[in-house]
Amino acid sequence: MASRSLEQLSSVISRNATALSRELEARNISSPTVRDIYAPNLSEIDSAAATELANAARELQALVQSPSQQLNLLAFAYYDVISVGILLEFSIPELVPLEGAISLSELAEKVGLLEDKLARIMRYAITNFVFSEPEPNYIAHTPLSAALVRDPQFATYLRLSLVDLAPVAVALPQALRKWPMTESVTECAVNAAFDTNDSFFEWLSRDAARQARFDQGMAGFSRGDGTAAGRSSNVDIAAYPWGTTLPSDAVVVDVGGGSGHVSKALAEAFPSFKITVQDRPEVIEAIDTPSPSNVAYKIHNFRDPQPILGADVYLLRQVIHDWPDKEAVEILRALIPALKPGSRVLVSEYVVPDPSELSRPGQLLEAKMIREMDLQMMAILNAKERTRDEFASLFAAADPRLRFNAAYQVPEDRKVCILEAIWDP
Ligand SMILES: C[S@@+](CC[C@H](N)C(=O)[O-])C[C@H]1O[C@@H](n2cnc3c(N)ncnc32)[C@H](O)[C@@H]1O
Repeated sequence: MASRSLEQLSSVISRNATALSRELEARNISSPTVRDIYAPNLSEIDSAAATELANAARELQALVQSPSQQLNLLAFAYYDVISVGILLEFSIPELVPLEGAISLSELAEKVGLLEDKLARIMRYAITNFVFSEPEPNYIAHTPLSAALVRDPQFATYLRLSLVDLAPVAVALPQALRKWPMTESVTECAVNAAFDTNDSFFEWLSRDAARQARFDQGMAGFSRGDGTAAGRSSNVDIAAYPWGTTLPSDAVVVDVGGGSGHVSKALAEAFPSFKITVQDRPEVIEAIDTPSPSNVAYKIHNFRDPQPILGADVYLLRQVIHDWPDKEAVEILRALIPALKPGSRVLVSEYVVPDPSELSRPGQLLEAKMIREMDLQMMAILNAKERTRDEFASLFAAADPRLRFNAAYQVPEDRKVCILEAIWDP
């Protein structure tokens, strides 16, 4: 893990803050504060400097606070989660005007909560820069709270994580105690949290609103407009050489494609591709938004043999990470009867870098994000995020003729990796 001295950190901060200010000056943009809801995204102005600054600031905090101060902050971090979860549960971001401020009493009336409780929750969220109190008892937006209004799909993804899945994370110690040596998809934190024998996707579909939040949330997580912090589907389009590797009328199957948001982006970029999105009945039957004419939707359980024979591409995006190795290999194997020589299996996932790479100075927040996602997978399905070698082993275990060919990444978002295996009988 990174370890720099006070002097080293202060020089990193000073150097990068100066670079960022100069870039703002050059573009004639005034320097924003954490309250300015029309602030430019500093990561877009100078991504390298912004990343260095954020990592150094985090490390500086760890250096200057005592262990007990830091551990106390960690011990209550679930209120970071819960406070924003409550804001979303009660649609509070939409009730606060983007311009100006609203009194706590008026907000409490609109929300339907006791003013005293609402004020305490808001004031906690404010400590995380979510809303501000520009004058006593008045609430105004900050960039973080405004993002919850401006990007409703992203807010849906956050609500799923902060409200629906928060009890799952909290139940992980209990699940590990109950089932210490298991990789079963029905012996994980979801089962401990909700006392159910359902696996995660079965549990999701027991409640149509929760299922809808998941499907919209996956789309929100993948939005390409730069407001969400997830995995933009535009980057998937940019990362793989779709246009040069495949025929112009390529047949693409988006296996476990959810509500089809990635396929829609692919169909718009390549209008002569013929794309089919496959998913569970609960997902496919709920799709009610228009799609490009070259996208079709079909119910298919990806544990069953693949019914679309001889496609050019079978895309599995954020599917394999949901499953332990045994099930992941079975999902890949179910494709094999359909493959023609040269068919490509594209697995689009986070790829966990080597621990030595993640422990370099300046990588702390990226390491944290990947590790968070990894623990989330452990909690919901005893699944995991994998290294490149682990993906290669899955392809080999599915069938040695499924030859791992290459991994594609784009510099703009190192989190997106498309692993390509080619059927080479
Ligand atoms: C994490 S989501 C990924 C969705 C989409 N590919 C994306 O990248 O946003 C996993 C998807 O797998 C689907 N899924 C889970 N079990 C399935 C099954 N047995 N057959 C088909 N799809 C399944 C889920 O419904 C969900 O849409």
